[in-house]
Amino acid sequence: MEFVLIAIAILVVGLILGVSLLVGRGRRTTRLDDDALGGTTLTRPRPPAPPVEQPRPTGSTASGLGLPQTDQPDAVVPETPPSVELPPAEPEPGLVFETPLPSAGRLVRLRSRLARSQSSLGRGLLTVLAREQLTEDDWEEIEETLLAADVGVASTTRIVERLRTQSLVLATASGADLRELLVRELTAVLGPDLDRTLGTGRSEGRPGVVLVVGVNGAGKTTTVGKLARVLVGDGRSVILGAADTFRAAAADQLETWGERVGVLTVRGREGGDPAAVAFEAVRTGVEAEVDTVVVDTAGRLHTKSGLMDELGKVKRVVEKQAPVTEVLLVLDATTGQNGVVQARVFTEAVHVTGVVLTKLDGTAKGGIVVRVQQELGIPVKLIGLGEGPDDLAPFEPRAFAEGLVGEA
Ligand SMILES: Nc1nc2c(ncn2[C@@H]2O[C@H](COP(=O)(O)OP(=O)(O)OP(=O)(O)O)[C@@H](O)[C@H]2O)c(=O)[nH]1
Repeated sequence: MEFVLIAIAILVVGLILGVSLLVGRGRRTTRLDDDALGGTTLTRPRPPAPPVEQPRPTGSTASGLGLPQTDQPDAVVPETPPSVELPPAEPEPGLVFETPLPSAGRLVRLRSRLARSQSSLGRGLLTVLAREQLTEDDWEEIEETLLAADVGVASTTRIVERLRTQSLVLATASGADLRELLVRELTAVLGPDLDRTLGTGRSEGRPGVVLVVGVNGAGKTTTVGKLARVLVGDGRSVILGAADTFRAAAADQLETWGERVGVLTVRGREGGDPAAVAFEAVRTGVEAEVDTVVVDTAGRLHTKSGLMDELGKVKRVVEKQAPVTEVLLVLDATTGQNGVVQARVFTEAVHVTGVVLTKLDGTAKGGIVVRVQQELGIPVKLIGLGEGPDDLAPFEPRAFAEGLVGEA
């Protein structure tokens, strides 16, 4: 009888251990829960099973990290480096990760999404240019069309001047010639020589760190999720940091993006210290030897000095682990001049290295790319052309100009 009871007890303990091990392996999120009283102690749940020597992850599937408890007021570098045991890279049984397409050629595929700009800008200009004798009124119409598409005064003047000097040739030009001429002029004002390389690669044995900043609602969190897919599609391993702790839903959103492509998300509690989450995300990325850590930051700050303090702190704290290699500012293309004014606040707070213009599918003002680059002096590196998961494309001036003008 005693023997039977012991056997049942062993069976029950074995079952509990087995189930908790499976749950632990399925986790793709690391939570940092501030201590309820102090508000500064970061803890993360230990894995239920004793640590076992595991191979390092390959690709983008670092998950379920079992880190020891850390004590980090203001996310200061811990004295003894934490040990990280990484579970195998494969998804739990039954879970299949999506494999996004690589980023190359995305803009060409998506350029028809610029339809609203095409109809007002491309079609408008081609129609006027095709007239036999261009009068002063016609030139004014061309100018107005460019200004209405948010191309900006300086670039509009340049384009009109160049088109005027070629107007004699245009008198006998075919539709295809006119289109090519327009595409060339638009490409020229889009800054074809600007360096749009994304600083996402590893350097000096540490991951590339991308901070994503911008006002809430601009499409920041969505962009971080889409960027993770771009990187995974290009064969990179990625970890996400949900440092927008103002809204728990933002972290949930990010987690879901990450889960779909097998990318780990490090998150904190709602209202927690964003710098601490960013620090943990980068530390985890360093430990896991991933290629890139992408950190979503909060934009909902009431004062400029508050924003500067917070972004400055996030950057400083992250750089205890690895240099920030790219700071992307997300701007909503549909907000026009307001967006540019908001952007200035961010550029004063942190050294922005690239702009992501979202929602270009929802505006007739595709020329905003020109204005943003000229007014901020920062290249547009990525553009959002829809709400779909793979609707984020590296910006290419020629393909974009072709999209604005439309098919011949
Ligand atoms: N049409 C279109 N919608 C987009 C694009 N990018 C983002 N959105 C939408 O914009 C809305 C806001 O996006 P979020 O990513 O939540 O914005 P956020 O800046 O992170 O704001 P919070 O989530 O409040 O922090 C969502 O409905 C997105 O689907 C885009 O390129 N095109």
